[in-house]
Amino acid sequence: MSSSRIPGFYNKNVEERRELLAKQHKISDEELNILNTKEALPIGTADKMIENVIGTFPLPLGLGLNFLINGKEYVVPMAIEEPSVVASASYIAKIVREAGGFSTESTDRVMIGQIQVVGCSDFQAAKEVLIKEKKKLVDIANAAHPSMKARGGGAEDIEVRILNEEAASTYGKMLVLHVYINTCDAMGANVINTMVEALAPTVEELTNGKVYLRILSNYADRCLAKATCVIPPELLESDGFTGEEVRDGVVHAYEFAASDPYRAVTHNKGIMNGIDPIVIATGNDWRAVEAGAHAYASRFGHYGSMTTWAVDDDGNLVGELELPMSVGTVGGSIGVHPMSKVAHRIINVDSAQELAQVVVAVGLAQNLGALKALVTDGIQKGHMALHSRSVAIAAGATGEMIDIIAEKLVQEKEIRVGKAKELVEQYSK
Ligand SMILES: CC(C)(COP(=O)([O-])OP(=O)([O-])OC[C@H]1O[C@@H](n2cnc3c(N)ncnc32)[C@H](O)[C@@H]1OP(=O)([O-])[O-])[C@@H](O)C(=O)NCCC(=O)NCCSC(=O)C[C@@](C)(O)CC(=O)[O-]
Ligand SMILES: NC(=O)C1=CN([C@@H]2O[C@H](COP(=O)(O)OP(=O)(O)OC[C@H]3O[C@@H](n4cnc5c(N)ncnc54)[C@H](OP(=O)(O)O)[C@@H]3O)[C@@H](O)[C@H]2O)C=CC1
Repeated sequence: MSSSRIPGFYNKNVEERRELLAKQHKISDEELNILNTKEALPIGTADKMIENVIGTFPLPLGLGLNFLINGKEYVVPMAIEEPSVVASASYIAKIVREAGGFSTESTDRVMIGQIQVVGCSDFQAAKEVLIKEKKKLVDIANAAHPSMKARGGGAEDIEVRILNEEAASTYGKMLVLHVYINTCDAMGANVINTMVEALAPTVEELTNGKVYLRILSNYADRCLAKATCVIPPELLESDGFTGEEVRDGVVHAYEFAASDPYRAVTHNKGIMNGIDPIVIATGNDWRAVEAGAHAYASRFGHYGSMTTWAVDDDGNLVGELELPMSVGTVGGSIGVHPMSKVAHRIINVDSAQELAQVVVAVGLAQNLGALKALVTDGIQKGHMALHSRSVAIAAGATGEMIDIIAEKLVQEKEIRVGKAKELVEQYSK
């Protein structure tokens, strides 16, 4: 197993980084070629993926390094436009690996299909009949996509809920049938939708109601992944701050996010900074993951922090992140987009469950990266120093000028486009 710890990786140029990746992680020349934007997504493939195609929209693909999860090394492909995210994830992963790495676990990959039934004359009776016919319903669902059951998954169970039974208007009253479906290594949206559509006529017959919606729920609260880390305070020490100060600051920051939705949204945005880039790079549906994650952050009746941070009896900082994680290693655009195929080679997971666990570990690292910066130097120092290169480009700098101007902006502590434009003018004379 190659180490994901590659000190100074960021000081190399793009070619050298690719060579290192190829050598250490057995990436072929053909796969390396795909990392060139021209090969990344051929226009012919793009034209078959979505509608009204006029081009492709590349994003930078970086590598999150240093990740040790359940004793296994991971190099994490991250597609993102925002500076400092990849650096920060790698920074915290470096600290956590010294503490033994992240521990992760996940539930079975059980997703939910929903069938909405309205207009029943007796909703209770309709509920009872559906529960009684559970086996028949599960069998019909599996008959609509038999191969999923054959590989060990498929429809497993049902649940019936009645919503707004006391509603004055007929529009509010409904019965909702949940079908629990193990989608194995796929996210499973299409599989689930096929199953619930196949079930609808039987459900109408059994309930004497009318079925409207038949669709998966993106609130995948039976498809969870959890990451934890335990960090001794001495590993958190930072210029001018003791490890204990940083640790306590992180816990205070968590308590703030747990108590205030205005802070929680920003806190959670920082977590999604780590999650979305992997979900995107691996060809998964990031809108589905985002929607599920934010809903899960509201499960206690108010919108709160996705992570928890606490101090254990030995004085260690203990972090935890659990989220619905409906990612797949097959299906959707995963086998279609050449870049996502390379991303899967790099991340090197054997199953969707393993991928989900890596994703939440990176989310946890990203949260700590932001909080550590916020409770010490403030976010601007590290983030803006790296953002300075984008500012220089936005001001018109090209080639070697980009780094020279970025460095000058940092030195003069004025990282803004107006200042960068002045510098570009000076250097262009
Ligand atoms: C940026 C750092 C990591 C610098 O932090 P530093 O202390 O200057 O880093 P360092 O030079 O000591 O390096 C430590 C390690 O960081 C990594 N590293 C360091 N520099 C690089 C680089 N250029 N490229 C790639 N990796 C880098 C690398 O792994 C390195 O180890 P090495 O390999 O050298 O042994 C730190 O300041 C940091 O983590 N800042 C937080 C950045 C952040 O959170 N960005 C997110 C954007 S802000 C936002 O959107 C969310 C937010 C903040 O609002 C969420 C919230 O409010 O909760
Ligand atoms: N609300 C939402 O989130 C919605 C999302 N979508 C989109 O649906 C797509 C995802 O749907 P999904 O059903 O996952 O993709 P696919 O329709 O591509 O289905 C994946 C297929 O992969 C095959 N497969 C091969 N090996 C495995 C394995 N080990 N485990 C599981 N399946 C395997 C299965 O086919 P077989 O059994 O025949 O071999 C399975 O049906 C995404 O693009 C998403 O954006 C669509 C509608 C709504």
